Amino acid sequence: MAPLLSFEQVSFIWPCGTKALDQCSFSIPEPGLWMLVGSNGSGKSTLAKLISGLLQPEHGQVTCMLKPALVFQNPDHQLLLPSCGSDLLLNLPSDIPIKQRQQRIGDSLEQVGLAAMESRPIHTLSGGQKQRLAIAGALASEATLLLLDEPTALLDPASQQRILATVQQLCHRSHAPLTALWVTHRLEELDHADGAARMENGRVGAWQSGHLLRQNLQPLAGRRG
Ligand SMILES: Nc1ncnc2c1ncn2[C@@H]1O[C@H](COP(=O)(O)OP(=O)(O)OP(=O)(O)O)[C@@H](O)[C@H]1O
Repeated sequence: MAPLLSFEQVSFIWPCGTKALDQCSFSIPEPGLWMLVGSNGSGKSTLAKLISGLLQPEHGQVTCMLKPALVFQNPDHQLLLPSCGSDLLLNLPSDIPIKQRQQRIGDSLEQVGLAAMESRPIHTLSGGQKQRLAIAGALASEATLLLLDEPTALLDPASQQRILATVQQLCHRSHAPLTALWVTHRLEELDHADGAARMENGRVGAWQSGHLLRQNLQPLAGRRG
């Protein structure tokens, strides 16, 4: 079966001349929670922008069979309207009949543990709730690929666990499981991945068990810290 997402020899150079991706090849074969870890500047965010279509590769081929949605490190950068419901309304595809809109918004909130919070002002949400609302926005938009760029970097451990559990549940549900590509610097998160890879110098390494990758990287992180 064709992979859901594939990069073939993809290179990308920023206008300033920095080569962010260098003949990068990898693929995601099936739905699940896939994690990428790598040092600052290794190209993770550039890769996410190429998948989402915000950037086009200089060379090589990006093939994506899924509908992507980005979830940023700081949800304040993507929640635009005053209430949870109005923000999700902005994410709905324009062809959804008016009668189904409230239902879709309610379903999206429920799937991230924010049921019945349509009228809650966004400024009253915790950081973790805001991040789950950003994920609800992706669901409302009918995205099938979540591109999560360090989604827990600003959260406390309890909120971090809640986001991990929410995304895992969405990726493992029996009907229409989602695919998530989760960028992290928090090595302990790798234990929750279905597959994990290291990004170095603009290239993605082979998928391996997240637990194993964490064990391999832990000594390096200790040495740096
Ligand atoms: N908008 C930009 N303009 C110019 N260079 C950029 C831009 N964004 C990223 N770069 C450069 O591209 C390289 C890869 O950056 P990128 O942000 O993709 O790495 P990253 O792995 O996501 O890093 P981090 O872990 O710090 O977020 C870096 O050298 C960076 O300075």
